[in-house]
Amino acid sequence: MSGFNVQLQLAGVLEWMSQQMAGCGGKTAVIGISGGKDSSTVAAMAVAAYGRNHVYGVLMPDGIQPDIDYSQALVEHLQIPHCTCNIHDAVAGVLSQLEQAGLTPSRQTVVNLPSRIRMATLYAVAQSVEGGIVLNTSNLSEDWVGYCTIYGDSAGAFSPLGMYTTEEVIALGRALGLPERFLIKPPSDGLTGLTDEDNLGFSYHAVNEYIRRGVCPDEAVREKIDRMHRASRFKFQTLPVYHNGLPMVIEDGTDYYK
Ligand SMILES: Nc1ncnc2c1ncn2[C@@H]1O[C@H](COP(=O)(O)OP(=O)(O)OC[C@H]2O[C@@H]([n+]3cccc(C(=O)O)c3)[C@H](O)[C@@H]2O)[C@@H](O)[C@H]1O
Ligand SMILES: Nc1ncnc2c1ncn2[C@@H]1O[C@H](COP(=O)(O)OP(=O)(O)OP(=O)(O)O)[C@@H](O)[C@H]1O
Repeated sequence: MSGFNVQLQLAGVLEWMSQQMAGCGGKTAVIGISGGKDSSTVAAMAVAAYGRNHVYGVLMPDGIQPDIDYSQALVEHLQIPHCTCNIHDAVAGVLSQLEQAGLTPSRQTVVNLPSRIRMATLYAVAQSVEGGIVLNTSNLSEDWVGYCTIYGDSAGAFSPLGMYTTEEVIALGRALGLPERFLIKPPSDGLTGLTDEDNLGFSYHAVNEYIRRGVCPDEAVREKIDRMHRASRFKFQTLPVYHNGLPMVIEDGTDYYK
């Protein structure tokens, strides 16, 4: 991680977060708190940028979730206002309706639905607190290989960590004084018990070295990263809109579709 000046980056990103919040006209950063490094670091950054009374944490266990203790510990550590919304009934309700409609939910359905229910919940909370704005918690390493759910955890008003690798996120979290336990919790999909890295078949360190230094000694891993990167770019594009060549000209004469 040579060349990563954590204090410089932190100063820049906190300033940017303030500008983004002002641009949104918001007052309160709403963040889903899993107690892992990404949401913990975004929450700590939000406290530094806006003050703890302008940050609202949302704990969203899916039924009984043993590692929700981390989320509780994080909101207590940062002393931020928070609530718990258990998503189990919402997830089970959708799956049950699919089954009643004669559909068999695929593994993909079951893995991605909780993430989308969590995002719907975050927007519901944001509309129930003063000037609530949902912050995205994704990092560059996961986004690079598309390891996120479109319109689920990939959503939000702005993404403070979207250009930082997992290792850089940990450095930012440390610089903000977060206790180590929030930074080293191995990320997992919460479904199979496997870690992200087990599921992906390569380490985030390998992705980080590839992104930052262009180095990936294992050719099979490089090809897999490239393949996943290419296949997931649709998750980061704005919605294509059919416009049939019609101009959209507003006041200054600019055609906004060009
Ligand atoms: N080219 C294209 N253009 C537009 N849309 C396209 C598309 N290809 C697929 N799609 C649509 O997108 C869907 C697939 O995308 P999506 O629903 O996101 O799902 P998908 O990419 O299949 O899966 C997301 C992966 O990320 C993992 N994940 C999710 C959430 C959080 C984390 C984490 O650790 O942080 C990891 C999860 O375990 C899973 O392996 C398809 O079902 C299809 O509807
Ligand atoms: N149980 C939960 N309660 C609240 N928010 C959650 C929960 N699980 C996931 N989230 C939200 O969804 C985001 C993506 O969750 P995921 O489980 O994929 O973890 P991750 O990408 O490793 O992030 P983190 O490092 O924050 O755990 C989290 O950063 C958090 O904002």
